Amino acid sequence: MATIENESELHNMSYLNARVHSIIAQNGPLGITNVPSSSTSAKPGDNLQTYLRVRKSQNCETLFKIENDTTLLCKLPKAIQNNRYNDPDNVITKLYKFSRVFGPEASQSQIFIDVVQNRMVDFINGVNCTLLTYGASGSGKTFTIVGNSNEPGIIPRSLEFLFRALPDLRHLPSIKPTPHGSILRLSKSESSNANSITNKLLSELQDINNHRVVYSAMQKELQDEAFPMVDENISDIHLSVWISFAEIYNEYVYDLLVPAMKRTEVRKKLRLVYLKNNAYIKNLTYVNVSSASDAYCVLQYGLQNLNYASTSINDHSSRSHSIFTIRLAQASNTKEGISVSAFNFCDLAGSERMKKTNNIGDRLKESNSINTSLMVLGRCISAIRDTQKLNNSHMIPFRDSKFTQLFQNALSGKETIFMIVNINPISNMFDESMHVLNFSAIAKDVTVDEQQLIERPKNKLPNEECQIDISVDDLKIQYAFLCEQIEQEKIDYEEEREYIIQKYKELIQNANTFWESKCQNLQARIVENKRIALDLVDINMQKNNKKRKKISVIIIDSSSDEEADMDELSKKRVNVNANKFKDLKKEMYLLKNRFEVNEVLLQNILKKNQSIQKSIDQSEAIYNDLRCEYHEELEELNLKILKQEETIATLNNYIESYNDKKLEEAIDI
Ligand SMILES: Nc1ncnc2c1ncn2[C@@H]1O[C@H](COP(=O)(O)OP(=O)(O)OP(=O)(O)O)[C@@H](O)[C@H]1O
Repeated sequence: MATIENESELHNMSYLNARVHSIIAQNGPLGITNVPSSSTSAKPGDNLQTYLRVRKSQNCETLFKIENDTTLLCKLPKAIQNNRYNDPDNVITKLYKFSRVFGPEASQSQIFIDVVQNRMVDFINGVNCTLLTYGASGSGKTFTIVGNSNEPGIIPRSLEFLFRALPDLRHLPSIKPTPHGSILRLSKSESSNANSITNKLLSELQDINNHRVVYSAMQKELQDEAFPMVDENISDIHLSVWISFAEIYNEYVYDLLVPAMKRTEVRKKLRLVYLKNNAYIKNLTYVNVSSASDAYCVLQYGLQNLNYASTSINDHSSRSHSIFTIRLAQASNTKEGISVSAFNFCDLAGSERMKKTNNIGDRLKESNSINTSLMVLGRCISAIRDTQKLNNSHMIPFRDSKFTQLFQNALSGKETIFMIVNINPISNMFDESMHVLNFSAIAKDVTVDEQQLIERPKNKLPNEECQIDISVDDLKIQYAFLCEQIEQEKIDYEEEREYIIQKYKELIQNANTFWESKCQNLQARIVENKRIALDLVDINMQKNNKKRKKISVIIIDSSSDEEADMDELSKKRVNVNANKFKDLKKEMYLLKNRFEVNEVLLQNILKKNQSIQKSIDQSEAIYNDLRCEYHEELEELNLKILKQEETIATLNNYIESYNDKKLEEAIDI
């Protein structure tokens, strides 16, 4: 059972999934009932309900046809058949089944009502929910989940739904969710601190007034829609709503609710930590919100940060996952128990593969890159499907990616999870759409009918001892899926390796050029300084010699001074010598100055030399770190390839032994 915590260290911890379902809410105070709609909440046994949304486009009918509310029919175009199967008359159709198929005419409101609304009710009643949107870049994932100012998507509608259902929260929060899925009672100063964090964040949002106008326009539009209300009699219940917004890019986790970085700064990476076997994002910001409009502005703040990141790195947005989470904390003064629930809205990275050079016709584009964590997600989902059959959960590679680590509970069916798959039905996105549909087929265990291509055998695998209930057809699909994954991974890793090596070479080259030119400069300056120093010594020696001569001249002159009968010539000589002495004195003074200046210069050069040496040492340390970092990554990648190859070998063995057995049976007959 959940508890109320006071540990101050919990302030540093953040998490995405509340793990403890509502206690109070399930007992009644916030208990609200579902709103009538065609959507159903998850039933026990429904692990991953999958919905399909087909984007608006022309020519949709030629490749895809919506057969009915739950079925999509795909027609493989002739060009593919010719290339792949060498049989122009072969007509291939595939049927994909979903919990619901939404055609291009489906509105944002319909999607929300039919897919999300009743799950929001479950969430208010204390249930954790996770929504994934999956699809190629441009297929409409962000449109579905966020929408735009004219057609608000799922998140703004969910926020409006939530705040309409809850009582007025426009006061300081008294409780805060903790990473354990329990609740922290806030002191007065902690409450007002939470409030000032929200105000500061909102004050940094660009165009906040526009966002507020957009939101109130949406509120007006939604005012006629049905909303549930929590029971009136909840005066002793403390409620608070908190928002977090995280991004996973290149397997690093970032907080989108921190002030925007300057272009040159590196974003702070957050760590995943484990608590009671659940992964959480440490130090992720939770922003307290007391109105739907504020929550919408917090969403915009995160999107502003996401947009900034996406302009600094090519193709960033379609290769990163964003996770917007609403948390609802409930605690009662009188009744026992608390409730913390989280609703995660995950906009997954674009699933498309990049075009490869060995292009066999337009439709046979091969991939050369796919987001690693999407691959791991696919692997986890297919492993979950298989292990449910084998009743063995040790093989699911949740820890292979940050996303699957975070959503392990939801993915393994312990929490409500559902997915909206988006496709853009235009012909030049055909390969991407098929890839997405095949992925969702594994996710939902969809019936895939490959007419005229593979006759589905009724036989089971021959290994009766293991009680494996996998058909050869399943194995073949799995085998093909794995082959494709291995190919993609190999290409991906090869590309990444090339890229790293290239960058590494560039780094070394640049460092060499830089330090070579620095050394040359230094050497030239040292030679110049030596020359100046020698000149100075030379000049000094000459001056000392002259001085000595002069003194002797003066001594001679003064001795002659004692003689009264000094002749005119001697006088002239004395004058000339006196002038010479003056000149020499002047010259000596100048040389002394020059010597001093040069000495300062020399000291400066020595100092610079020291700081350059320090920079060289630092660069060498960075260079060594980089070498170690990449070395580990490469090792890891190689290990992964090896693992995949082992799986393929095992599958091959299965198929071979199956074929052998069949052959033996045939011979016996
Ligand atoms: N059902 C739809 N109706 C109208 N416009 C749509 C629809 N789906 C997508 N769009 C428009 O298509 C464009 C691309 O959609 P969106 O940005 O949502 O794709 P995405 O899948 O999120 O892409 P990425 O992965 O690159 O972020 C946007 O301009 C969006 O407004």
